Amino acid sequence: MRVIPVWEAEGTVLCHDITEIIPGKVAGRAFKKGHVVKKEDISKLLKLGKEHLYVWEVNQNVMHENDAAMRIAKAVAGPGIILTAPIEGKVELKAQIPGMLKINLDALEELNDINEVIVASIHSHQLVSVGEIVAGCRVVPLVIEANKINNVENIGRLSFPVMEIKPLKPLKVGIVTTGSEVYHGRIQDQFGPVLDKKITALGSRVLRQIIVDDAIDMIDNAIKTLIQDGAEMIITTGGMSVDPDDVTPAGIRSAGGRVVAYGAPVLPGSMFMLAYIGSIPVLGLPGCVMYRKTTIFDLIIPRILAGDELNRKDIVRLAHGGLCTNCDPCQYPHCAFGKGN
Ligand SMILES: Nc1nc2c(c(=O)[nH]1)N[C@H]1C(S)=C(S)[C@@H](COP(=O)(O)OP(=O)(O)OC[C@H]3O[C@@H](n4cnc5c(N)ncnc54)[C@H](O)[C@@H]3O)O[C@H]1N2
Ligand code: MOO
Repeated sequence: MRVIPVWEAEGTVLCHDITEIIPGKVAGRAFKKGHVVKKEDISKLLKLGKEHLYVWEVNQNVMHENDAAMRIAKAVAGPGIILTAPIEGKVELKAQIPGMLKINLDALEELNDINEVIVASIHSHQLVSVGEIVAGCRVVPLVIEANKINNVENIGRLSFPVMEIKPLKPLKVGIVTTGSEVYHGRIQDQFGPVLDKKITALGSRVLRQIIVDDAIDMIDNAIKTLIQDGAEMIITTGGMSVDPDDVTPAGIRSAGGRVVAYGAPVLPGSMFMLAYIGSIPVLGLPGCVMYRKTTIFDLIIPRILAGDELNRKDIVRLAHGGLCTNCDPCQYPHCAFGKGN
């Protein structure tokens, strides 16, 4: 910051707002902090009594906040994200397509660890619609050293994309519903309709549902049949917990499921299983998914449809934010459930 005569101010950046007061007419900001002084501003500044100004010098070592915010935003934005024009030093990132927001959290932390660089986002793995704001970028002061922005750009390059919107693939889903009570017609299946509604809402479709007894070989056969029929994802329902009749995990293993996790730190949904047969995800859903509005299923399904291949660590990380507090009325997704990573 330095003081210069106003006659030499063209192209310099004001360090603070400049106020104009004309009694009975105007009392407010005539020039905004950060304004780049134009030739025609000089006479107005003189009329406001400003023969000298505090200005920032913008050169190759120092960058104005609007330019800095734009360069940060460009470094962070990946596929499916568009940028807004800078307003008061802030550039926003918006979803260009519907899908799931995916953020590289390590890179986000690294960026924000650069002093005076700000990138604030909504949570990763959220479903977003077109035009939804997913992040905002700015710098703390009016100007920032250019080398800090260069560092941001390096991180952006190395961790590309720091943020992206992944479209949801339309998958053909095969359902295996287990339970002697349903198989023998003692009660009517209520799991199928719940899943059908949720799967359809996300742009996928139920290929076929097979209802089987609590028998490992029947579950195994049903899974294989559905895969032969072209299922790109398998969901099994029920039989996931502790009774002697709860054999679904064994059925998934028997069908060749490579188990990523049996048990997840999410309530409701702790008796969940995730496995893969080749690249086909196999989800074992416990009974709670049928009657609770929001469960582990709602946290996992966007990621599967967005093409994430989940590992054990992804499941373990669900613990933070994994407790549904069963609010009345339910506010999900506008709550802490599933927001830990
Ligand atoms: N001692 C323990 N008990 C329970 C545990 C536990 O860890 N220790 N886990 C609990 C959790 S968590 C859940 S969730 C439930 C349910 O787990 P399951 O997946 O084994 O569910 P089922 O036993 O198969 O069924 C429970 C209930 O839901 C009815 N059901 C199941 N499928 C259907 C269907 N397709 N249509 C209609 N109704 C269905 C079933 O008849 C049972 O009434 O276990 C807790 N218990
Ligand atoms: O975890 Mo059950 O699978 O919570 O209700």
